[in-house]
This record gives sequence, structure tokens and C-alpha cells, in this order.
Amino acid sequence: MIRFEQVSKVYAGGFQALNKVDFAVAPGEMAFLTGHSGAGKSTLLKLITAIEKPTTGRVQVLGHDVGRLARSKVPFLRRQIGIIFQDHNLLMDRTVRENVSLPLLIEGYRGREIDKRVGAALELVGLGDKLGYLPEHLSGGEQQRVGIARAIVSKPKLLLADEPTGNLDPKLSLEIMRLFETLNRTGTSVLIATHDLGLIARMRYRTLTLRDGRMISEEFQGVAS
Ligand SMILES: Nc1ncnc2c1ncn2[C@@H]1O[C@H](COP(=O)(O)OP(=O)(O)OP(=O)(O)O)[C@@H](O)[C@H]1O
Repeated sequence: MIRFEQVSKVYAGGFQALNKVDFAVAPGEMAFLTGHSGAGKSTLLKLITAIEKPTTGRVQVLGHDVGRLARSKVPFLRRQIGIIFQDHNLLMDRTVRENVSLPLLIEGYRGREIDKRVGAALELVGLGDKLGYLPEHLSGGEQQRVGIARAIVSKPKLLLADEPTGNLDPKLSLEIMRLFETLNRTGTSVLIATHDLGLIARMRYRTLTLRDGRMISEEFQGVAS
């Protein structure tokens, strides 16, 4: 599903954000990615989604060699990956239905098929009755769940989340994590970048830990850095 082999990333300007990183996430697996601020978590996610390319080493995602992927093939890769952001990036002047429909419209779906899929995704996140709401009329946790519905509506094989619970209280954070578990049980691979070590400890999944761009731990949970 994801395989990094000796991956380094040096940004223009010379800063080395990742240093010979090796790890793999198997199909159907759920794992956490943690590390201090600036450790390289977002950079690692950007390599998976081909926003950035590795300076050296090999990044394989869903059978593609990301470093060698032609620019024209990048949208095809991205369509197979659902991405969830901390600040959810919802369009605030569009309804819940319109926000969640967006990836399907881009893919060329129309009418009834969109309604069916959007309805199913919103049911799954517990917002089946909020289709016509604007995001500003929803709570923070509900907005985050709309972002998750938008990420899963096109049934991606891989779900990436960058600090998905950063703005939420512990109870809501746990609810969001349980939602990821539900999605994982349907066969979606899930990789969650988070600072929230308490949450990681409660969930008991494999934890990948970065420190200063190096992968220092593959298994040990609760490494504070
Ligand atoms: N486009 C860029 N150009 C130059 N340096 C960058 C760029 N993007 C990130 N960096 C640097 O690379 C390092 C790693 O950044 P990254 O965003 O991957 O960290 P992070 O672990 O996600 O941090 P946080 O938890 O604070 O989001 C940082 O020192 C950052 O300043």
C-alpha cells in the first residue's frame, strides 16, 4: 500500500526534512505517525500524495513509484487517496451536501449516483440529517466529520489524516478515531499523523515515530519527543 525505502527529502534552501526513512503500511492496516513539531510528518504525507517528490530513495504508493510519476498521472493517484486536514478546508458558503459532493463532481459523477453516495457517506459519519446545513451552523466536531465524509465519499483505498483531532476535545477526538476504525474495518488503509500521544496510547495501533526527520521507532507507543 505504502512503502518508503531509504527516503530523504531536502527542500530547496537545503533543509533536510526526512533522512533515510524506511517503513511500510500494509493493505487494510491502520497506523499512527507521530513526532515533535517539525519532525517531518507533513513532509512524509506530502510525499505519499505526490505534492513533494523524494530527493533520494523510493516512495511507492498503491503500486506507483511517486518519485517517477509523470505529472499527468498525479490526479489519478490522488483520486485513490482520501485526505483529511486539521482545519477540514470546507467551503463555508456551500452546504454540507455540496461540500461532500465535490470530489464526485470532479470525477464526473452526476445526479442520483452523487445523492446516493453523499447520503451514505454522511450516514456513516452520523450527519445524515444535516445535508442542507452550512458548515458555520455545525459544531467543530461535526465540521470535522463533514471533512471525513468528503474524504471517503469516493471510496478511497487509502485514507490519510493530518492532525485530524487537533482542534477537538478528548471526547470528540476519540469519536473521530472510532470512525477511522469503522472505515478501517471496511478495508480502507488508514494513516493518521498526530501529536496526541494520549489518544495513540488508548487506540493501540502501530505507531511510526519521527524525530528530526528520522524514523526512530516503528512500534513503541507513547514516545514523547
Ligand atoms: N516547502 C518547504 N521548504 C523548506 N522547508 C520546509 C518546507 N516544508 C517544510 N519545511 C521544513 O521541514 C521541516 C519539517 O516540516 P513538516 O511540516 O514536515 O513537520 P511536521 O512534523 O509536520 O510539523 P508540525 O507537527 O509542526 O506540522 C520543518 O523544519 C519545516 O520548516
